[in-house]
Amino acid sequence: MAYSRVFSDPPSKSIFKTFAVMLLSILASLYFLHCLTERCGTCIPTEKRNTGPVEGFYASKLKDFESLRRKRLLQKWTSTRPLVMRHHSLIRRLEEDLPGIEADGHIFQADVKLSNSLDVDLETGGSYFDTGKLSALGEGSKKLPQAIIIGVKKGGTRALLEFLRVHPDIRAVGAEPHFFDRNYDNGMDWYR
Ligand SMILES: Nc1ncnc2c1ncn2[C@@H]1O[C@H](COP(=O)(O)OS(=O)(=O)O)[C@@H](OP(=O)(O)O)[C@H]1O
Repeated sequence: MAYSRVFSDPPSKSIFKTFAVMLLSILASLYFLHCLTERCGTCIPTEKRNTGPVEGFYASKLKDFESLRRKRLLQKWTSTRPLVMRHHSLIRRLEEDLPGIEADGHIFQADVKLSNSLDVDLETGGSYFDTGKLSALGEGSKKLPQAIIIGVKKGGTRALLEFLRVHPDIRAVGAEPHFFDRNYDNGMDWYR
């Protein structure tokens, strides 16, 4: 009898202790997991987590960017002379540096790669290089470029284009049109 009393009390205490330790470990683990998920959650904006990929935070930012871009394109831009002058001097330098290049102030041909053109509006009937206005370009607008990036192969023209494309006032064509070196015979209507 005395033997059984000695054994009946200590095990219940030890079970209680074990249970308490287990409970504490579970709570600590839960707290640790909670902290981890909170920490990861700060990497993703809340709206993005709650909505689909084309809605929410990124979509609203994209809309803001698009509206800003449109708004700025709508503004009349009357001081493109520096750009025009730079273009003229670039063509002159090309003529000097690379034999075989012809330039007449409107159109020029060269044996260099003529890369992506920057698609901006032209005044109707205006000279190719003498226009000074920029207007809104809706989807599918067909306009002649106001500036052209020229460069030899592997000259870094793509990088330059991508940097310029970031500016909200600049709209660039997607693929390289290769108008002057491959599609010149198709005419200006093709180029638009
Ligand atoms: N800033 C700067 N400094 C050094 N190198 C540069 C720079 N910008 C672009 N690049 C490199 O230019 C290569 C791409 O040139 P292009 O855009 O003209 O390429 S392409 O001819 O249209 O394919 C491409 O080289 P590769 O990676 O060897 O193809 C780019 O890495």
